[in-house]
Amino acid sequence: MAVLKTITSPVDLKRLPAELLETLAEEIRAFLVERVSRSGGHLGPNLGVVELTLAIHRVFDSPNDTVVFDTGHQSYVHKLLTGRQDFEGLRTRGGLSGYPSRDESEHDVVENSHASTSLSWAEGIARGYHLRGEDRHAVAVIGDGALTGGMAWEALNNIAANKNLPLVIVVNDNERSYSPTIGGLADHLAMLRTNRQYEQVLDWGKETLHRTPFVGRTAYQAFHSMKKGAKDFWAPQGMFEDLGIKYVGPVDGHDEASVEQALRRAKSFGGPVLVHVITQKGRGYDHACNDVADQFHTVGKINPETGLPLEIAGRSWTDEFSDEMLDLGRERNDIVAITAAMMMPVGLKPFADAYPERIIDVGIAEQHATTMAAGLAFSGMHPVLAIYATFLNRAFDQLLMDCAMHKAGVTFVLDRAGVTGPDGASHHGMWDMSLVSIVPGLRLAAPRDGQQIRRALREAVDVDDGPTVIRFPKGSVAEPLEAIATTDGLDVLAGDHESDPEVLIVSVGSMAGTATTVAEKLGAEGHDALVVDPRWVLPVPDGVVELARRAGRVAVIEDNNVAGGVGAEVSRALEDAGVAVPVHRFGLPKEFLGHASRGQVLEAAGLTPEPIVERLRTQM
Ligand SMILES: Cc1ncc(C[n+]2csc(CCOP(=O)(O)OP(=O)(O)O)c2C)c(N)n1
Ligand SMILES: CC(=O)[C@@H](O)[C@H](O)COP(=O)(O)O
Ligand SMILES: [Mg+2]
Repeated sequence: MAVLKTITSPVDLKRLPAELLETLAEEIRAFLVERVSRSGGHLGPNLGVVELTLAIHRVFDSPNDTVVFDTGHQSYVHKLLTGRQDFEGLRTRGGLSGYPSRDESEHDVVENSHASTSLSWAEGIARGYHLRGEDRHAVAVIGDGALTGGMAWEALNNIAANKNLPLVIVVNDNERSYSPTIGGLADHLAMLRTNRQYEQVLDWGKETLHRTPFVGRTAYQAFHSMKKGAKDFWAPQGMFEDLGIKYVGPVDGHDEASVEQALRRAKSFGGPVLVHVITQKGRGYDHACNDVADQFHTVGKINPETGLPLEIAGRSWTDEFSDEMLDLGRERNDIVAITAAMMMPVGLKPFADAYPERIIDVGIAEQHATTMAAGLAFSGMHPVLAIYATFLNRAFDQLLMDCAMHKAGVTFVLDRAGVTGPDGASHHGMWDMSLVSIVPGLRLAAPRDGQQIRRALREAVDVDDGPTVIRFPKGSVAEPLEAIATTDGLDVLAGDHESDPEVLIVSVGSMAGTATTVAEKLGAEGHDALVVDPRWVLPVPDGVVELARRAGRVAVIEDNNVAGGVGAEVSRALEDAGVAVPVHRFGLPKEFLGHASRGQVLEAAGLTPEPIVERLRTQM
């Protein structure tokens, strides 16, 4: 790593002789494989942007120029070049974030890991620089996957109308999101890519004619004017130019000099330019390139020699959903599955293999997915839209106004709900129950184990007069937790529901283990606790209100934002019913919670048995 060690900032990189860039790229790839194999992370995406990131930091002057990475998972190389080469604690508490972080560096601006936002960020930044008369560029690096997101097209529409924006859009086209990127855009990018041969023919023509004395120049002028005409004839101009945005490319994204040349052309253009860069996800590491599933989009800890995982994960919450979805697909041909470019991570691959005509991958387009699902429901199908909980945020209006207001029988399956951990603040699925709690007619289930996922999914797809939501966390599924009784449709997990409890504990989803442990600890101190799991937690079941009437106090334990979550809804329901008992809400704080392990985040939030018991003890 002799060369990499000399790079402490983009200034060092600019000073580096061009002949050392290839060595530097090799060292960066070796570093990424060695370090990310140990920590886990986005290995494939970062291996694909080595030369691209080198070129960006040699052409532009960060932080005077602003570089924005879309989704941000491909910013490891950027971090290496901007003074952060200690990757030991990557994505762990106290270590580097796996995304850009303003706390880490002045070179980082957008920390948000939600895709398709970079062009909007960059346009705003560029407009500001232009209005302030500052000679600064905004550079957005957006993947072909992120480019399928609606926000990106809203931004392109605006950018195209602003001819003097100091803005360079770099499309990092590796033909993949996780799986191959879908849709008309992907086809269009493929058409542009095939032009590469076309461009190479023309470049040959230019060089040859330039070397031809006298007639060469005239011939070249004729050739060049033909090129424009021919290009339109042979290869229709890309839609970007038709939209009004200068298009440069396609460029070999692993030829650092070519990328630099293209970026310099774009920088000097004086208006918005889109540079189309062709890269390979996982470049330089065969195990990644050959990984059919997602080219090592995200890896856990792996053996760098073999590329094989070092940790074998147990059965996950996702597996429970995936298996039941497959069974349902067999039993009901009205069930349609929808994914937003995450077929495998959300567990829909088996369903897709079995029922290819009933799986829809919309790309990174959760808003479209949600309203399209309302359309599917209207046409007589029952759509099951599986996305990560945090990404539902983006489709809230579509959920509210297209699904709920039209009483559409759509089932949302929210994976990665609650605390995810290493992906940090914009990935924790801690907003969904606060958001959906205000949606009229919506029903939400929070299963406590695999059996409850299966049960809730079957119940959900039988609801055709409004949206249903099922949410569960990341990782290994909880051990089965059987109810010891049921009362008023509520599962009793601990205590005697026929007596009047000192404290009624309402357990939400995967917090069941914590809730029953709290009850045990309270019981050992002589406090009588009753633990119930409503299963369908929103709207708040009447049974909870009736039990609260007989309780001394109520505690609600949930892995959701405590603001607006189930606890808040229980408080509101008791108030509406005139039940005046104290309600103690245990949830995640209304904060952006940084990256750490799931256990560490829950502990820091006080969502473990001891602090809950402690707080209740002081109240009783
Ligand atoms: C709104 C949103 N939906 C889904 C995701 C999950 N996600 C993270 S990266 C990714 C694929 C991105 O593909 P691309 O933009 O082409 O970047 P690449 O990984 O190929 O470099 C997806 C779907 C996300 N981060 N944000
Ligand atoms: C960047 C992004 O949104 C995804 O790649 C995410 O990091 C994957 O998370 P999981 O590892 O939980 O599937
Ligand atoms: Mg891609």
